[in-house]
Amino acid sequence: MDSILLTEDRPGLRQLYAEFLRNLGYQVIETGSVEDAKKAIEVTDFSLVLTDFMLPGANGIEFLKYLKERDPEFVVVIMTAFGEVKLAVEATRAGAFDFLEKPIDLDYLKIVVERGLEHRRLQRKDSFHELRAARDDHAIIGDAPTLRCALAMAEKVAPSEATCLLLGESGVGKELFAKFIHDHSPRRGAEHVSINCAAIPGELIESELFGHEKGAFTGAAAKKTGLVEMADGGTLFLDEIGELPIHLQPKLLRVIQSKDFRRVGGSRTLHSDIRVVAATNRDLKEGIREGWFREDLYYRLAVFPIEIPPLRERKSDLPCLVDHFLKQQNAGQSKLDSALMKELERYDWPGNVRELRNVLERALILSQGGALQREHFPDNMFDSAERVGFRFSVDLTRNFKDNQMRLEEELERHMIRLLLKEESGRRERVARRLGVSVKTLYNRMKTYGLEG
Ligand SMILES: Nc1ncnc2c1ncn2[C@@H]1O[C@H](COP(=O)(O)OP(=O)(O)OP(=O)(O)O)[C@@H](O)[C@H]1O
Repeated sequence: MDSILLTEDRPGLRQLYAEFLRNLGYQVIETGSVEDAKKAIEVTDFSLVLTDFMLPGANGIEFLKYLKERDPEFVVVIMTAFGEVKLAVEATRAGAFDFLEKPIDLDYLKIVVERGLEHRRLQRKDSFHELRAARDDHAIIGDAPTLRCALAMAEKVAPSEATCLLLGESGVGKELFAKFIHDHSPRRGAEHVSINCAAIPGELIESELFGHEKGAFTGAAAKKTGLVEMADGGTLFLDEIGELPIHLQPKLLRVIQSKDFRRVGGSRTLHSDIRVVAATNRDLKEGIREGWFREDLYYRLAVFPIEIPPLRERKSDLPCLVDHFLKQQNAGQSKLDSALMKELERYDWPGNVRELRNVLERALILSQGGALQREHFPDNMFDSAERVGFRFSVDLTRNFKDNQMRLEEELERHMIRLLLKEESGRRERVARRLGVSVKTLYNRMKTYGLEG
């Protein structure tokens, strides 16, 4: 619910506006002076400030400047006495969103408040545009019964408020499912915000999620709105939830349960109405036993688990997925001949649908618009390399040092691929076997194109 701070020193008028706004469904905090208003913003996060110009303690412009310095995103509407046009111009210059002339027409007040709140939402959206899903095609392709079953579950749970946990190997489409759930929920008009807990260093994740106040730590030069706040009214998708540091898990549980949270370095309790969808390819129950995942959070997240099957268990979906990705790359006319398709079906796809998409993208580049051939796909997909060893694409007779590097990289890449396959994509197990952290593994996978 949006909360509005109303500052007006005349009690009768204040009450009239407050009642009117409450009847429209807003939460309204009333104050009669700038001093009280300043106290109120210490404890509540307002979506809009509606303030009289002539106030005891300070005038409206001074108050407006104070608010804007504190947070440039404050949406402030100033009420002026009839005929104070000059003041209105000054107020607009100082960053007021709009002004209202007294006596205030309540219908007009309603419109200005609605516009102000919409402006705030758009403003926030803009500053987070890079976080919005880059894809515009969210279709979930596939007819395999196991995939259809997962999709039917997602369809059932989407309209509810239930927290869901998407389970499956890397690249099976967990993020796509999360978007599907959001798009089929009553929250679809608001933001779907994603965060990959494995991709952000542990020390930054708290401020990424919950935001921070100015000066909360060295380098926090300005206030930062966190993803939890940004997803207000919408869905927060937490990918690789198993990587969320244990000390942050109670904070996440709190925001799921009571919708309350605090910014890093902040003393105010803020409120954000989010629905959480989480995903993991780690065994969270094992996490509970081993002490890296909290049991209470697990049970809260696993209210509705959905298992998305790996591609190797639904190879019947390969032709339609190939078709889909070729069309997506504007290469709808390119087709794979049946022999090549059979070869693709023999492969195990440890990186799942993501690997398929990447391999096709690469093949299209190499084929330069011509027919797709076997030679356009990575060698190791077709030979028995996975079982009996692998070939190096390095000429060892030239530039020894350079080649030594490449050899090491090839070895490492191959090792990661094999282990991912052996461990059915469970990264924490692969990381453990390699003796590196999951984050390091994740970075290497990215470097070697094993991750989209
Ligand atoms: N059934 C599907 N139909 C169409 N595209 C798909 C399908 N499944 C996955 N994809 C595509 O494959 C890529 C990887 O999917 P996604 O990011 O959803 O996987 P993920 O399970 O979340 O992976 P990770 O655990 O590594 O984050 C994306 O480009 C996604 O659009």
